[in-house]
Amino acid sequence: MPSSLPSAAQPALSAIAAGRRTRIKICGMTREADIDTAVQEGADALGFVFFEASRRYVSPDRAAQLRHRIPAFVDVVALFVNADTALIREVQDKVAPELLQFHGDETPEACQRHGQRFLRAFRIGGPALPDAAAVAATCQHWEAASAWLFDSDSTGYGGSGHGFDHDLLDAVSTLPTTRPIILAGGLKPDNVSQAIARTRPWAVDVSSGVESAPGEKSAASIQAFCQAVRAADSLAD
Ligand SMILES: O=C(O)c1ccccc1NCC(=O)[C@H](O)[C@H](O)COP(=O)(O)O
Repeated sequence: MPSSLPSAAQPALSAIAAGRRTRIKICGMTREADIDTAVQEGADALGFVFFEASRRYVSPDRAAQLRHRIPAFVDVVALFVNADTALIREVQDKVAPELLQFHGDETPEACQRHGQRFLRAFRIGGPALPDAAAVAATCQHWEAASAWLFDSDSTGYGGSGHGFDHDLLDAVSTLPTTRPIILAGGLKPDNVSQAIARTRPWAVDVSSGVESAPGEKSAASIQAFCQAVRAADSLAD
């Protein structure tokens, strides 16, 4: 039974544990062709980065255009880094994301005031969250999140292409209340299978590892990544 699921959900989801399917989020989408490829290869969620310092930044208007390429049952994730309420409201109005993702230093109260389900990203392995105990202690304040996204700690907040020591997640599953785990940070087609085997996450999240250049996804890499995730799931059955 996946230990990264909330205890209330575990009995309901244990029935699919045997046919586990690791969800896939591909972040930093900026082009129509990349969206088409990700949807075709079975991505479950696509992320738009509304952080102007990112090389994958898209404006709310551009994201609204791109969103029309995304069919039902593929979630749109709007990613923010310490954004003001006006930007978040504009994105909600123009893009209508299914999920918000907070990747900065936002407080639980700040994340909950937008009336939507949200992903809390934790940047771990750096001075702020250096060890497994610190990670677990921090997570305890975030039961309101729909999932916990664990990423490497980077000066640019995210999308670094760098990984982190997955042992740092070991204490999370021992918490009295957990949330589904999304594993991010430096994942690629040639390392995602091992990462899934080690951490058994609810989902994996990737940006750099499927790119030919920042913001420009590689169709071949997206296909290889999704196939590697499926192969990892079949090995776990
Ligand atoms: O993708 C970015 O450019 C980015 C910039 C600032 C904050 C977060 C950002 N991305 C968030 C994501 O969810 C990425 O997919 C995650 O950090 C993993 O990125 P990568 O290591 O490149 O796969």
